Amino acid sequence: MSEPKIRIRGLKKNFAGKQVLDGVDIDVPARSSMVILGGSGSGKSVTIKCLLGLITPDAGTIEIDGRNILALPAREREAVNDRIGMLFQNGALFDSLPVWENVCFKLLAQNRITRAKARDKAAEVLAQVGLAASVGDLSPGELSGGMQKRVALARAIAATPDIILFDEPTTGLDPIMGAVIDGLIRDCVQKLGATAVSITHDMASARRIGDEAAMLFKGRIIWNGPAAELGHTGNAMVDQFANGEREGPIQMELRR
Ligand SMILES: Nc1ncnc2c1ncn2[C@@H]1O[C@H](COP(=O)(O)OP(=O)(O)OP(=O)(O)O)[C@@H](O)[C@H]1O
Repeated sequence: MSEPKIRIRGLKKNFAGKQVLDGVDIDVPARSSMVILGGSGSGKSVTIKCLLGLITPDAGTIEIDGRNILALPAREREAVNDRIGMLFQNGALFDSLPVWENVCFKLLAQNRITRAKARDKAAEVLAQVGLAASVGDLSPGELSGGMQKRVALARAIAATPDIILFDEPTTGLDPIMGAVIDGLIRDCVQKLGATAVSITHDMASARRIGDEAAMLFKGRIIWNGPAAELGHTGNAMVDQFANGEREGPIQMELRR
């Protein structure tokens, strides 16, 4: 088998005595889409933040193309990060900037494009996510939630990253817009040849976006397999979670 694009081994992170990640292992093949599932607070975002370098794990390795990025000098690590796009949960657009500057933010900040060319570039990327060039002149506050997600997606792909991370890409969207965003995520993998890692609570979306899925529970990956099998994997915990059943091996810790 060829080397995975991303190989995570033994990732651990403890916050104030709480072992959030307790030896996470994940392989993401190149040009494929992996969905990470897990209950609230199970460490999905922490895992993604470790990939982005926003959180430093206590132990473990994260290899991208065979190199452990946790051991790289800062400058090389930055170069790796330049190849990673991120779609944040709330979009995280800059309200003070027009959409075109948001879309080309990274390219402008790194002087990889002139301001004069950035408008055309933004129009080109906006078209990829189904938005008209005129949207580029609006401010993010003037857009609907679905349009903001598309703009955030355009920003994530503008610098043609090798890896794109999606944090709850369809949360807060109506089901049809959610399906549109899922389709755009699939396009990123198929047309741009990117490797995608997504976090989602939306099982329909997980099946659509993912080639594979992995489930985090108590700091470890307890199952990894085809996303299409979610709900009938044969793993009682994964199936309970995917089918949203109250009864099952996963007990909700509720204070009564
Ligand atoms: N910077 C931090 N400092 C302290 N604790 C943190 C920090 N980041 C995350 N945590 C804790 O780590 C745990 C996992 O958080 P994380 O955000 O990864 O959960 P999640 O699986 O993404 O949950 P959700 O689905 O609700 O977004 C939580 O208990 C959270 O409070």
